[in-house]
Amino acid sequence: MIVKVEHLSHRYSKDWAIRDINFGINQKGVLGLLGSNGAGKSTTMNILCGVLNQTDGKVLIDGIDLHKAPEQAKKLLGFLPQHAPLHLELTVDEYLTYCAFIRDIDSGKVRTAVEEVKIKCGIAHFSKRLLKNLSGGYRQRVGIAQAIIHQPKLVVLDEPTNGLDPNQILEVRKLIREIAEDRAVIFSSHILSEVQATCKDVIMIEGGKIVFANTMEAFNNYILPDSMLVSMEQPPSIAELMAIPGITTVTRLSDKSFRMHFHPSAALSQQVITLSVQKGWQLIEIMLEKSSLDEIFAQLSNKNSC
Ligand SMILES: Nc1ncnc2c1ncn2[C@@H]1O[C@H](COP(=O)(O)OP(=O)(O)OP(=O)(O)O)[C@@H](O)[C@H]1O
Repeated sequence: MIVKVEHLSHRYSKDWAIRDINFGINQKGVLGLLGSNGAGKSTTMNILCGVLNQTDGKVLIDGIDLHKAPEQAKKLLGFLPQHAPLHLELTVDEYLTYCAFIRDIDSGKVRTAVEEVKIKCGIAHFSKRLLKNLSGGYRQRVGIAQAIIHQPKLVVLDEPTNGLDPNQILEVRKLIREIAEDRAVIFSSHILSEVQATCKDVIMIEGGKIVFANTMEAFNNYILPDSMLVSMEQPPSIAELMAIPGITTVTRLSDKSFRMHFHPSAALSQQVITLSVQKGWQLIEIMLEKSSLDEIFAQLSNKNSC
């Protein structure tokens, strides 16, 4: 693990913004921090980057306590805040050279570091371009370049694709996956599809607490369809529908239509279609439903407060 977060809590004034957060970050790969507005993502990330001092708990980066040895720990991380700290009147070369000096790179190695990071981030052809004349997607690439110019072991990205157009989003996602091949990347988002597209692992935070922490695969299994809308010309009784193994509840919506909840691991739609043919229910329509992100947050929050 490159990062260990232990019993992290923070309150700005009276109320706790985050409470007893615990997680680890693997040496490589992308970890998504998913949560709705006000969930505590920025508070967690700001503490993780040493921008904010926590009220309680600790952050260890490669075993170094961020609170006790901030300079040493911060050398190991790069940060792209939600609003990239770009100086728009500088060229790409001037800006990255400035960042390299701020990051304490030996003066003899600055030029190489700038050239390498430009190639990595696909911005070498814009070396002499003023930042203010770059598109949003390329500005974001420069933002990522400044976060990795000193080759940190951990990169923290706050909503890195926010405000980009669909093509730029795809390109920035690809770049994030590439830079995570040899280091750890954590990024926050309130958009489920964003995290699903980019991350191997996911942490969901709600009301300042972690409500889910596992692989993206486990999360996707968690949100498999768990109900279906079924309309039939000759429907059976509710008791007969309830007798189908795997069905947990049946709600009548009209004479001919029902919502049937089932255990997500049971692939029931095919079974309902087959039974309908065998028993002459005359199926008109069948539609699978997935929980919305809000429902997932609510389910997970309840589950964890029990
Ligand atoms: N500077 C501050 N002073 C007081 N309360 C704050 C401050 N910053 C955040 N909070 C509160 O702490 C809680 C967590 O906020 P935080 O910004 O960490 O959430 P978030 O998940 O990043 O949300 P968003 O996506 O809207 O930025 C919220 O209730 C918020 O109102």
